[in-house]
Amino acid sequence: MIVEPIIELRNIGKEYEDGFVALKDVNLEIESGKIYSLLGPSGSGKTTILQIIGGFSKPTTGSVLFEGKDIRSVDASKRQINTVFQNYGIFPHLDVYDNIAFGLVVRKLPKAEIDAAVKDALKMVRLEGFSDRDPAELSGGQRQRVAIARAIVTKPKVLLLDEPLSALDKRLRKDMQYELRELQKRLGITFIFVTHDQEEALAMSDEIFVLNDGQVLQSGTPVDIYDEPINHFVAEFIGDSNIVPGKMIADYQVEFVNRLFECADAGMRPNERVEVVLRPEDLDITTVEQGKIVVKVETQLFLGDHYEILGVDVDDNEWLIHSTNPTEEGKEVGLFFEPEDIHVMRFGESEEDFDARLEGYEEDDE
Ligand SMILES: Nc1ncnc2c1ncn2[C@@H]1O[C@H](COP(=O)(O)OP(=O)(O)OP(=O)(O)O)[C@@H](O)[C@H]1O
Repeated sequence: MIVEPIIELRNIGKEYEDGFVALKDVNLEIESGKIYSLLGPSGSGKTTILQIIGGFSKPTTGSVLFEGKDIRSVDASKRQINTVFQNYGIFPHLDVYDNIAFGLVVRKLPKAEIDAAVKDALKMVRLEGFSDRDPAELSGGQRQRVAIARAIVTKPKVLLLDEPLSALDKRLRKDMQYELRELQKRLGITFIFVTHDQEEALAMSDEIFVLNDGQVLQSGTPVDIYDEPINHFVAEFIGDSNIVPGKMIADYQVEFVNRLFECADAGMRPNERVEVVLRPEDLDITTVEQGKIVVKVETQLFLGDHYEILGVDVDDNEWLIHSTNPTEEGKEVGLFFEPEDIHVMRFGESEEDFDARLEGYEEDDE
């Protein structure tokens, strides 16, 4: 079944007045009813994309489609898209009720209708009983919920959230991640949120767009992006990783650290230079004899639920290992991993070519 996207950005470019190019040929499709995140380092263009979708900034090139229609000339207030801003934008002189009712009062809706909608929104964000509070009397998490209630009260089809959890402490952030996911499911509307926190993007999203330098480098489910990063930047930005240079000898055979390994990757030129990724949690510590790579343990940190171990091989490559069992600093140990734990990346491969190649050899398997 082909699902029509609710929002589509086609070939979006954005050049600011001072000549700075913030977005270069951004293409993305958003389906109805899912949570998406725009993930990337500071300055990568996340907020610019959100502003273009929300109608607060015009793209220099390309088109913005909402349910198939170009909305570039539609005013922000007329779009069925609302934004929860980073600073929440709550009016300090209005109580919770009036803050949430604001958008409906402006639209001059009947009082009874406003009342019902505000009560409904308060219930959705679990703030029943908070109507009369002043914003100053709310915690950070409650203030954020007021901002969300105000954004959903007009029943938009899409909610844009700019770093919605960045002002909260770590504990509350985790709670709110669960809450936001639940809320999105209850409402059934599309959420697009901006974050530079990769853990948050992995935990919350149905799909992630990874951005760098005004471009979408990769899009996909959290699992796809974690397991199959397209390039060095994505592999490093999402999760911890060991990345070493290698050579693809033939399909399913890769050479790195001067040894030949069986792997699960194919579709490259023989002897092509590649980069090899091994995630720290996929490396098991074993004896020197049984290890595929031998390292000397340099440091070991206990992080509560695992040990973070740094080992160095004979060629001076550093290997980060996550292990539930401790080892000893200074000791030589073996590292064991399975062929499918190895992920091979080509230099400069486009997302289309990467997807096509992956599909090619996944079909081979069947
Ligand atoms: N009005 C403007 N004029 C010129 N350059 C701008 C303007 N607004 C943003 N930029 C630049 O565009 C780039 C992208 O900015 P944007 O705010 O979209 O990034 P971001 O990924 O959201 O970053 P952050 O995580 O720091 O908020 C940045 O280099 C920024 O300095």
